Amino acid sequence: MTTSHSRSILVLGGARSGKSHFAETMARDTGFDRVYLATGRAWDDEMRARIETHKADRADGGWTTHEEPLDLIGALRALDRPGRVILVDCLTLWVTNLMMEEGRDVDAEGAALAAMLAELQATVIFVSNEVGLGIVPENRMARAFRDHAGRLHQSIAAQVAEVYFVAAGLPLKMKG
Ligand SMILES: Nc1nc2c(ncn2[C@@H]2O[C@H](COP(=O)(O)OP(=O)(O)OP(=O)(O)O)[C@@H](O)[C@H]2O)c(=O)[nH]1
Repeated sequence: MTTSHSRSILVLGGARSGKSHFAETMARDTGFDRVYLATGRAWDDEMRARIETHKADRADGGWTTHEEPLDLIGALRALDRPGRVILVDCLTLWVTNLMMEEGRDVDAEGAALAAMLAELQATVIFVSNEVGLGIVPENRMARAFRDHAGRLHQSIAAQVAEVYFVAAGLPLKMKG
């Protein structure tokens, strides 16, 4: 039996799986006030260009954009209100950003994020990369990243009302 403690949603998928598009469509279909909460950082020109394209794509869609690479919990608290949908894109970039910081406990922050979801009045749609399906990486940091992401996904999945896995643009409902 599956349970949920919040109205939030988790959308998992690989790179270019169509997960962000699926999540954006779901957010639009709620009819709520829409906030896009980006965790990504423009670390090079290619990423900068990609972010600008995403911003342009959302420009006429009634989105408000916020950017927060580290304090995701604080940002969700600040943006929370009824009648609002907050699309968080994406959890794996948040994990990456936390790992790059000195002295952060990534698993503890992930558990805190999962634990606070039931307090929120907004609907939160989390997008995240399923990175655990390939061979075990040789690189130690890549293995740690994969482990943090996998644990975070389990914690969030346990709390949210719905979970989807998107592959080749097709969503598979896993919970809810
Ligand atoms: N800082 C910032 N980042 C953004 C913004 N819009 C999008 N992004 C980032 O761009 C990332 C998505 O980039 P892509 O690599 O194109 O998407 P993808 O996740 O590989 O592909 P899909 O599976 O199709 O979603 C998200 O994780 C966001 O963090 C923005 O306005 N500001």
